[in-house]
Parts: sequence; C-alpha cells; structure tokens
Amino acid sequence: MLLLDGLKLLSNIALAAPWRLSRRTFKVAIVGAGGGIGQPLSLLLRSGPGIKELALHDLVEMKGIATDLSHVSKSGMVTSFSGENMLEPAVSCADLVVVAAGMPRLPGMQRDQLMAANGQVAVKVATAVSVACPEALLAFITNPVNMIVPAAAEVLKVNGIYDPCRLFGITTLDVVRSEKFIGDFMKISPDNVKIPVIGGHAGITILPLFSQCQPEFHGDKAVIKEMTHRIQEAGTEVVKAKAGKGSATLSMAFAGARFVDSLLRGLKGEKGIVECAYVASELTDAPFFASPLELGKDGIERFLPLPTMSSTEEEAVAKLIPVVQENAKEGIDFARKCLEESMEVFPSSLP
Ligand SMILES: NC(=O)C1=CN([C@@H]2O[C@H](COP(=O)(O)OP(=O)(O)OC[C@H]3O[C@@H](n4cnc5c(N)ncnc54)[C@H](O)[C@@H]3O)[C@@H](O)[C@H]2O)C=CC1
Ligand SMILES: O=C([O-])CC(=O)C(=O)O
Repeated sequence: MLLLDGLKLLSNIALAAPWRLSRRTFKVAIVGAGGGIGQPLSLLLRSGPGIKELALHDLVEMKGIATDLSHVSKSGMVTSFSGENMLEPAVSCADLVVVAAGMPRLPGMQRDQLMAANGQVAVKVATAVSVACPEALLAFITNPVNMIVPAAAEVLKVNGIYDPCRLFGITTLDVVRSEKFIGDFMKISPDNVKIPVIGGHAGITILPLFSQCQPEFHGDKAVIKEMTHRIQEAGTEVVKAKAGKGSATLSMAFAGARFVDSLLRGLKGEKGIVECAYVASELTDAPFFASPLELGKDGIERFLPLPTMSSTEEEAVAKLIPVVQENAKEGIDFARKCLEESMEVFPSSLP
C-alpha cells in the first residue's frame, strides 16, 4: 500500500512539473536516405543520442539499409519506407524531417540547374509534411538550397501550416569547410575555430565573415580573398574531383549530422545552441538569408543580429542580396506553378 502511494505521489510530481516531462528522444525521418549523403548521415545519426525512431525513406528499396543500421548497438529503432506513396507514412508524426533527396551536380553544372529536377522533391516533401507532421522541423540539404527552401515555404503557406521558425536550408557544410580551411591555415584545430557564414549556399552568396572569426584570423586581405573564394567554390572543388560521380557526400553527412544534433538539442530545451542556416529572415532585404540562429524547442528561438562587418564584407553582402532575392523568387514561382498544375494539393486555397 505504502509503495503504491509513493508511486502515485511520484507520478503526480512528474505531472505537476512540466520540465520533468521535457522530451529527450525524437522521431527523425530522412528522405533520400538511400543516397550518397543519406546513407552516411543515417549512420552518423544512429551513432548519436536522442533518436527513438530513425525513419528512412527513398524511392529505392530501403529494407536492406534499414536492417543493416538496426544492428548498430544503440538504442532506438530504424524503420524503412520505399516509394513515393510511402513518403507520408515515413514522415508521419516525425519531430524532424531531413531531406537529402534529389540529384547532385555533374561537372560544369551550377546548383540552380538542379531546380527543374529537385524542385519537385521540395514540393512533394512539404506537401507530405503538411499532412503527416505539420509541427515537425523541416530541414533541406537538397540543392539548390537558395530556391528549395522558398519553394517549400510556399507549399507550407498554401497548406496553411507555415511556421518560418521550423523551416531550414542546411548550410553547415560551408561553416565546416571554413573551420577546416582556417584551422589548417592558422595551424590550430578546426574544433577551436568559430566563424559565421551568412547569405546563401551557392557561389558568391556563401559569405564567411573573417572579421568575426574566433580566434582572430591572422591573414592579410589577399589571403582572406583567396580563402573566401575557396570556401565559395569548395562544392565545385569536390564535384571536379569526383569527375562525374556526384558531389560532396561524406563531408555533407558530417555537417548534416552536426546540424541535426543541434536541432535535437534545441528541441530538448538546451540553451545557447547556435548554428547558421538559410531561413526566412528579416535581417536584410532578402526574404531568405543564412545567418547565425539560436535554436530551441520550436526551431528558431532567436536571430542573432548581424555583426558589424568589414567594408569588404559589407560590399559582398550588397552584391549577394539581389542574387538570393532572385533565387527566392524563382523558388516561389516554381512552387506556385507546381501547385497550380497539381489538383491534389489544396488547389482551392491558391489565391
Ligand atoms: N546543402 C548542401 O550543403 C549540400 C547539398 N547537396 C545536395 O544533396 C542532394 C543529394 O545528394 P547525393 O546524396 O549526393 O545524391 P544521390 O543521388 O547519391 O542520392 C539522392 C537520393 O535521393 C533519392 N530520391 C530522389 N528523389 C526522391 C524522392 N522524390 N523521394 C525520396 N527519395 C528520392 C534517390 O533515390 C537517391 O537515393 C543533391 O541535391 C545535392 O546537390 C550535396 C552536398 C552538399
Ligand atoms: O556543390 C554541390 O553541388 C554540392 C554542395 O552544395 C556542396 O558541396 O556545397
């Protein structure tokens, strides 16, 4: 009897104290999980904490990969979903949907040339999320990030569930590369380098802020110019080196796992988690912009203000804003065209 009373009391205390009920584990769905990024990303996420279900979706058969990953000696389960009609079940009740589905670049291509093929992925995933997990965080790896995120935002908006704090374009690879190249140059561990990378995720829209580098960057203007260019063209460096066999996959999986870990730590209620990402933003004249964000229980908790920049950085921001503005417009136009053409996606709500 005493034992029962004690148990009742404990459960009442738990109910009365919401912080005790704070969630520690989540369902994460990876769309495009069978691909060059999807597979190593799934492995890295299996190796980390905080995921009660890792739902793997792809157009190709996922059973083998899911079974393989389910033998990793970590808690949580792995589920597999294959084919377009299994997208909704895959993301159903997910806390976080990460999208690594879509075509990578071939040598000679620009990222925006992928929109014709990959824009459809954004529309389909945003539609499935609208139906099956409208409160989930949605993070896109798929290129062209600068257009894909505005396209997805448009679909979510039309479906009446858009929350700009929950939609992200993952630009962490730009930060990871900056940390590595700067660490090597300064002969320190990349783990000890911190630098915001703002703007977007293509060419000149990728802007590492050397003026904000910690520790202070010791290189003259010529070095900064050269390293900025290398960071902006690092994706192309990999595309060329892979010579027709795709673009960055392993470093992207590393960067993606870092970003997912930060999102999950935010969801758990940890404070002070800051990452750069490409999101709907009011910091500049561009409707979508990458900048440092504090993450929290509802996605973006707070936009960090843009720092005072060097005059060269200010000029670079002025040059990149029209590009991201144009990219956002193309993404939105793409989504609206798809929605108009598709009778299945809430056509009556189109203005
Ligand atoms: N944000 C970033 O920093 C980076 C983005 N990327 C982008 O990530 C994307 C994926 O790259 P990879 O993994 O190398 O390509 P991949 O071709 O190796 O894999 C893509 C996977 O997506 C699947 N897929 C295609 N359409 C799908 C759909 N509608 N639903 C579910 N799955 C679908 C394919 O079956 C394939 O398994 C590309 O668009 C690439 O440009 C790549 C590197 C960095
Ligand atoms: O360059 C690409 O096409 C893939 C990518 O976004 C990157 O590596 O940054």
